[in-house]
Amino acid sequence: MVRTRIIGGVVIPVTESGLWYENGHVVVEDGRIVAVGPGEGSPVPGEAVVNAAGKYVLPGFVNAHGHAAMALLRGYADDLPLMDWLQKKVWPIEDRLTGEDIYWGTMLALLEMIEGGITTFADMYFHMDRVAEAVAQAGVRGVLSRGIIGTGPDEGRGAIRESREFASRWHGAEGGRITVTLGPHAPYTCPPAVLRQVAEVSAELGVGIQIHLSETRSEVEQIAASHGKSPVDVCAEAGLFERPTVVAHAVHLTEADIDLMARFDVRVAHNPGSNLKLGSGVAPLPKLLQRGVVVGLGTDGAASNNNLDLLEEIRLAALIHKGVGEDPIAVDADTALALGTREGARALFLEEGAGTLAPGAPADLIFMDGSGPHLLPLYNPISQVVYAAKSGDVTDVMCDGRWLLRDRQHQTLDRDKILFHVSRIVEGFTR
Ligand SMILES: N[C@@H](CCSC[C@H]1O[C@@H](n2cnc3c(=O)[nH]cnc32)[C@H](O)[C@@H]1O)C(=O)O
Ligand SMILES: [Zn+2]
Repeated sequence: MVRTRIIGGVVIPVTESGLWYENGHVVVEDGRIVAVGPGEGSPVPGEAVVNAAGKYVLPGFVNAHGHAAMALLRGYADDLPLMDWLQKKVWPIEDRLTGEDIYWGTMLALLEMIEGGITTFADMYFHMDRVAEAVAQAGVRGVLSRGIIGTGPDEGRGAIRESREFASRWHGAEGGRITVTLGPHAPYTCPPAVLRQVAEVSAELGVGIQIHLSETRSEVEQIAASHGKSPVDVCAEAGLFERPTVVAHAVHLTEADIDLMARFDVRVAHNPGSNLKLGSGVAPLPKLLQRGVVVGLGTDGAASNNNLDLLEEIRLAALIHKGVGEDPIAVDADTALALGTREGARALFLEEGAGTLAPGAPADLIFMDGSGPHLLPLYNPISQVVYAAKSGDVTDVMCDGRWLLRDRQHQTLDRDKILFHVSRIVEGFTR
């Protein structure tokens, strides 16, 4: 039995709106949370005790959309619209990335994500066996997909075959920390026949789907011109939404699109930072939430963000919808924190309770140092985390009951070695 009692911290369970314990406890046993509440609870002889005095204790952040290895391309191509950014800059250099590059790029992203309190991330990229290896070593939870682009001469056949093989090797691996999904890139890169095939393979393998959808106005116009309908309709008609699907972006939606997504329980990864930087627009988050659509938050890749800081996305989600909607309660602090944790876990179809501190939930949690001047005085820790904290306040990270970061020190990754390999790899890139 490995049992740890965390005491003395400000505990934010994110199980219900507004709940926190000024001095609470969280007990973890065999990778699960077994008790949460005020005070110290009922200590049992033999358990390890961790004092979290001066810290906030909350669920780990969930990064519901991204391309981890794109950390290698951080700052490589800025200030361009999506289609130019992809076609002129990103895709040409991605063509040259090897499995080794992607392994170390993913490791760089994992260093950053763990330091910022992310315990679960979604990924859509290639050389995914190397990504899964990195995830296995780092100890985080990964929802991983081989990106499928169906416009080339082989119409995505190679990527679909690789996705099948990848799923057979890694779905449910590492005690369930790794789940595999299918990753059709977008309706403008996957014709309906490819989307239909993805839906079939998803049913056959019993895995979910992640896709970029309705990200830019130009995508919507392009699909209207070629298909006479919306990108959401294209996916629906291909049968994608009969399967568990999370769509990234969902910026340009009609009322009918939102109705359809709500009806099919399509989940959304909202990426406010990436959408702002690529000038894609602002997703109708308040409307999606009102309609009961499950929404999580994502960073997208570090080439369009340019960091992997989920706390920043939480704050952006809370702020931009107030500004754009001229409504100071459009997305409140409670909601924003839930989007970055519990709702992100739901958006990725993780098990019930994931992304919260509740008995039975996976033990994915973080500590944040609450003693900095920017966090004082303390009236409400939820407000503090969302509106005032910095991701650098994260001191400790646990995933699946295992410490990944203690006192800001990596427990599973060799920081210097990763940084060395990254600098060696990018020396070969043209600027
Ligand atoms: N090019 C790969 C597969 C694509 S993986 C996922 C793709 O999504 C791209 N990507 C990253 N961010 C975005 C976004 O916001 N919208 C659309 N595509 C994106 C990313 O550059 C990558 O090419 C192959 O060898 O088959
Ligand atoms: Zn993306």
